[in-house]
Amino acid sequence: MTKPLPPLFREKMIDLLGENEFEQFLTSYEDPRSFGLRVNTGKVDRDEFASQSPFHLEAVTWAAEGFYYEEGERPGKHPYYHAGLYYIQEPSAMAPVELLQVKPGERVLDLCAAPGGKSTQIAAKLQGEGVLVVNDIHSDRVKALVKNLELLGVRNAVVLNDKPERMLNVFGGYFDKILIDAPCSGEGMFRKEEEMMGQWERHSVQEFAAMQRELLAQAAVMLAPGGRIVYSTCTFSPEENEAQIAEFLDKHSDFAVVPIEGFAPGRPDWLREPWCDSNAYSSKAKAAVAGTARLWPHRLRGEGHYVAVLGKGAGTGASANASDVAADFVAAAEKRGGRPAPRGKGRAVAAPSTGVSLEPLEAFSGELLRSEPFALGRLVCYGEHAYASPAGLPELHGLKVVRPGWYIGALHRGRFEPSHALAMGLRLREAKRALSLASSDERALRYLKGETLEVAESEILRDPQETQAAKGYCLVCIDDHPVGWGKWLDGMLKNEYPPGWRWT
Ligand SMILES: C[S@@+](CC[C@H](N)C(=O)[O-])C[C@H]1O[C@@H](n2cnc3c(N)ncnc32)[C@H](O)[C@@H]1O
Repeated sequence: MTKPLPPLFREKMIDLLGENEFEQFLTSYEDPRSFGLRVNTGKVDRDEFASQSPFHLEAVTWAAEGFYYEEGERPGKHPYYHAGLYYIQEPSAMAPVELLQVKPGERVLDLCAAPGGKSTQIAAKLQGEGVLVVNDIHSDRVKALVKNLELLGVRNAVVLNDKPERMLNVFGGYFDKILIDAPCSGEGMFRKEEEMMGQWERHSVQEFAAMQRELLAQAAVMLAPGGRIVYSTCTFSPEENEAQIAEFLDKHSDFAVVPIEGFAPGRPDWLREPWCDSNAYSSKAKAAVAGTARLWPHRLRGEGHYVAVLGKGAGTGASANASDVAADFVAAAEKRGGRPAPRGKGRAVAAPSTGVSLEPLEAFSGELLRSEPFALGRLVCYGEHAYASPAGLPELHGLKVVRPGWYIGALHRGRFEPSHALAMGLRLREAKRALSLASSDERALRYLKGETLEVAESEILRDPQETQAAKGYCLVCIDDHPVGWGKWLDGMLKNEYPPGWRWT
């Protein structure tokens, strides 16, 4: 690290850890950082990838699909990155989703999702089944979220860009699992991103604590009985960690901490002055936070994280039920001058368009696809854009919807233009017309750079059952993994790889 730690942060950590452990903690800032990637098991088998990987991989013990790679290797500069076979992710950041224990078919919310590291991890766990709703309040960050979901070929995600309080009436009691990867003071990121230190000085821990308190209460409203919330931060301060959980438990008697094993425990003893008000929490809640977890950079190979798992009992506890709490939020929003849209009313940002003929899409699908992979969801059109919305999704009236599902393509003047997201979400076996280039073929890189390629007709893979021409759209793959579209005609492949995605 080139910069010194902020003096106030240093003093606080000495007070919390004590001189001896603080020395070990401080030494970790001189250690080399760990580099991680997570295999996208939505596209490729973990062991198959590990055995054929061009990188030197070592398993991350707490994440089934996580690996360390070596410093100097550049997984972001490989065709497999463009095929969405993995996501580059700091190893300790892989823990929260593991602890969420997502199963295929569940309804999952990632409330603070951008840029999508954990959303794509959840998506891989869902294996295309169930509903994934991802949200982030900052529209500029949502762009990266959408891109990462597309890159990793996620088919069942709905992307929102809204205030969580506006989601409560639509999603009250809807989700089986909710991840709150909360905005925080980022103390655990000082080694990885030194500029976070400057931000720490500007933003107060208390400011983040207030946001986190709201997010936890809002998530509680949207969770189904028997469901699970995972709350995580990448900071050390007890105000943003144990204090949030203890306060939440005292206000929500139908929730309990599900103890986490395998990491250092949460610190009930840090719920004290001068950081926290030691009288503010019940002794039961204080004791419970020992079951939460702290990932320390001096105790494992990763940066700093905090994780708590909260289970919602199916019982009729003394705490307010979902609709009572939702009503509280409506009242609070009214006081602040805003009101969440009532269920089933209000204006959708883009209303599903009527009267758009789906014929060109059906023709494309008949010509190019072996089955209709999007037929499982509900095909909806917003303007000229067609999406496959996951089945079982409530009406999203009044919410700021960025993607109501998997973006299939545009219906434009009687023609259908397939989206890049469609190509990335398909498998080679689902396409009736494709080109699969070996990663060692120099044309693979030229395709990713946006160049037109010379491709012989015999290289276009076609359905042996069909007598279909080679001419037209084909799914371009690298080592059999889709990377985009091309249009073949007379020995040339016109490149449809989007400019913003190109290899530079
Ligand atoms: C720690 S980051 C999330 C990182 C992400 N989970 C990942 O793994 O890539 C926290 C995010 O919360 C978002 N955020 C801040 N306040 C929010 C709020 N009130 N509601 C929803 N998102 C919020 C920020 O824009 C930021 O993207």
